[in-house]
Amino acid sequence: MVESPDSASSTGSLEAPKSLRDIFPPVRRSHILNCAFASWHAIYRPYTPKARTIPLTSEFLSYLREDGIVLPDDEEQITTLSDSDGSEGETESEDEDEDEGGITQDRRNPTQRFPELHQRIKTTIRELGGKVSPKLNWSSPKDAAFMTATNTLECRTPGEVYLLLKSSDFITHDLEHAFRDCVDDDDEEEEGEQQKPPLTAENIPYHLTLRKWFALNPSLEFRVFVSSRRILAMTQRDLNHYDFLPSLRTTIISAITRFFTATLAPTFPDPDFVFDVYIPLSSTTARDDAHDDDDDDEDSRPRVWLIDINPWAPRTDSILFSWMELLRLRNGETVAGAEVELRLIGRDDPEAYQFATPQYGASKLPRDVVDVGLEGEEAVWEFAQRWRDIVEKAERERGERTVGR
Ligand SMILES: Nc1ncnc2c1ncn2[C@@H]1O[C@H](COP(=O)(O)OP(=O)(O)OP(=O)(O)O)[C@@H](O)[C@H]1O
Ligand SMILES: [Mg+2]
Repeated sequence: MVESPDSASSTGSLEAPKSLRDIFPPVRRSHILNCAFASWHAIYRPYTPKARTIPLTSEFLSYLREDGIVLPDDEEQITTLSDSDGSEGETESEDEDEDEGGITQDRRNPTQRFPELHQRIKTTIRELGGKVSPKLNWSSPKDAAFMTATNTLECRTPGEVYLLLKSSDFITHDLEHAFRDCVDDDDEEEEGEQQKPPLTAENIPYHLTLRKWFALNPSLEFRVFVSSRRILAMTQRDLNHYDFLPSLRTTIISAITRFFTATLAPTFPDPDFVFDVYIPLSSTTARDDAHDDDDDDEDSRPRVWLIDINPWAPRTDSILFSWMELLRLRNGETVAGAEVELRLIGRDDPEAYQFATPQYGASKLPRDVVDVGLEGEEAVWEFAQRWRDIVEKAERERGERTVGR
C-alpha cells in the first residue's frame, strides 16, 4: 500500500486547511479485512486474472519479519544476497537458532523450516504456468522489483517470491501496520457477534497470493473510487501520457460502469472502496491465457478484469485525484447529472513520466510494452489503432457508436 500525500493544501478552499486525517471518515478494521485479496477473491474470482491464495503459517510470517534473507537451497538459478554472505551451504548445526543481540534468529533454510508450504508454493507456480506475480493481503512488492533479474515482479521460483516479499517496505506495511489509523467495529456488533474473536493485528489471516503472470499493458489499468455504492471518479493508474486514451474515454467509462453495476455494486460488503481494473486488448487471447472464468461468453465488448480492491482510506494512493477532491465529490459537491470523470494524464502534465520510464522500475511496464515504447511513436500508434478497432467493432455490434475520431 502506498501512502497518498495529504493534499489538504491543494484544494483552493478559503477555510483554514485541515489535515486529511481530521476530516477522513473513520476506517473500520473489518473494511481493511474485506479488502484483503483472499477475502474479495473468494467472491469475484470469475472476474479476475488467474490467481491462487495460500494461507500462511506463523513460521512463514516470522521468516518474513526477520532481518536477513535465507533463501531455499533447492534452486540453482537464483543469485542473491545470501550467496555472497555465505549462508548458502550451511550445515545442520549452523542452521540452529542463534541469539543475535537478544533476538532469536532462525537460520534454517526454507526447505527445512516450512517444507510443506515451500512445496505448495513451488507446485502452485508450476500450476500457474511457471511465472507468477506475488502479493500479500493488500500489497504487492512493487518497491522491490529492482531486486530481480528482470526488474519486474515476475517470479519463477519460491526463492524469487521470498526475496521480493522480504525486500519490500510495502509488504512490511501489510505485516506491521495493517490496522494503522483504524477504528474498532464495536458499533457494528450484531446478535451472536460476541463469539467472534476481536479484530486484532495478531489474528489477521495472512495469505500469499500468486497471480499467473501476464504481460498487461499499463495504459489500460484504471483505478475507480466508489462511495455509497456509486462510482465517484476514475483515474488512469500508470503515470505516462497515452495519446490514444482520450478518444476511448466514453467506452472505458461505460465498460467499467457496466462491470461495476453488475458485479461489485450489489455484493461488496462495504459501500465505500477503491477498485482497480484492467481492460485487456484482446479479450479472447487474454481469457484463454490468464483468466479463471471458463464460461463461453462470446460477448466481444471490452471485458473488464478486476485486479484489486483497496480500502477507502488515505493509505490508498488516489493517483490523479487528491483525497480532498474525492471527499468533496462524496459530499455531493458535483454538478447534478454530470458524467463520472475519468482523469487521464495530458501530454504536458507534470505527472507524466517519460514514456517507458515507469514509477517503480519496470514493474508497471511489462517488457513487450517497453519494447513498443522503445520502438517509437509509430508502434504505439499501431497498438492504439488495434485496440480502437476492437472497441469499434464491439460498439457496432451493440448498435451504438460511442467511439469516433
Ligand atoms: N497477473 C499479473 N501479471 C503481471 N502483472 C500484474 C498481474 N497482476 C497485477 N500486475 C501488475 O502489478 C501491479 C500491482 O498490482 P496490484 O494493484 O495488485 O498491487 P498493489 O500493491 O495493491 O498496488 P497499489 O499499492 O497501487 O494498490 C498492477 O498495477 C499491474 O500492473
Ligand atoms: Mg492495491
